[in-house]
Amino acid sequence: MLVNHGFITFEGIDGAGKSSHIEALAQWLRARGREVLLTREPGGTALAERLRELLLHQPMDALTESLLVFAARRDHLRQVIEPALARGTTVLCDRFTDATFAYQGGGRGFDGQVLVQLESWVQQGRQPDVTLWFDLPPAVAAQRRAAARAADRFESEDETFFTRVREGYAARAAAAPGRFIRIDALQPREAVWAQIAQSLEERGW
Ligand SMILES: Nc1ncnc2c1ncn2[C@@H]1O[C@H](COP(=O)(O)OP(=O)(O)O)[C@@H](O)[C@H]1O
Ligand SMILES: Cc1cn([C@H]2C[C@H](O)[C@@H](COP(=O)(O)OP(=O)(O)O)O2)c(=O)[nH]c1=O
Repeated sequence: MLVNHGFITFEGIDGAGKSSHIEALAQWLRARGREVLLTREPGGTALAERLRELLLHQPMDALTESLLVFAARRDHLRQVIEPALARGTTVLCDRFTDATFAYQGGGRGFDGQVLVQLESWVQQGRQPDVTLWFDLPPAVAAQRRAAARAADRFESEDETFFTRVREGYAARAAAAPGRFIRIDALQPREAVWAQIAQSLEERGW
């Protein structure tokens, strides 16, 4: 049997359908006897949730955005993610560093080399074991969002922004093909879930 560590991240442009599947995956893993922790970024600690509020609502430049998401991530890793992984708990995180490369790097056009430096300082080598990338065209995601909720500072961006974010995810996926699972998020919900479960089963989860 394959031995898996336990850090799974969910990624994709806003409205791709991540949030609709995180709880289902938690239940599926618990039914297989795992302890599971659900968390999110930016967020997951009291400090990081305060930084999230600023990030989602306060105007700022791309460097400030990048510093704040990594500050939130540092606190989250030290207080929540690393201790949980050390106890053998599986951590499901709604977004992680691929979002920074996609949104700040791709969307905002911020310097990827600086992001690589910040990633290395903050994470000390920690990477997700599996990343589920919910991929679909930005126009479809925008329709889903419009039907579902009011837009925050990122969700108010136009289609060209989300096209760059999507390209940012595609570049990260191409650079780490063993870690990424591309989910075809255009499919109906049941088919999306079936693809998630099948992909993880194939990898021995
Ligand atoms: N496969 C799907 N087909 C159609 N609509 C979907 C699908 N998955 C999710 N949705 C709907 O799209 C909207 C955005 O989904 P959500 O899970 O909040 O996306 P995200 O967390 O990626 O931003 C919600 O209204 C959700 O019910
Ligand atoms: C983690 C992270 C998120 N973000 C953005 C992407 C999202 O638009 C926003 C919040 O993510 P998310 O929790 O997915 O939003 P929602 O609760 O509305 O589904 O933060 C970044 O720009 N950089 C990052 O590093």
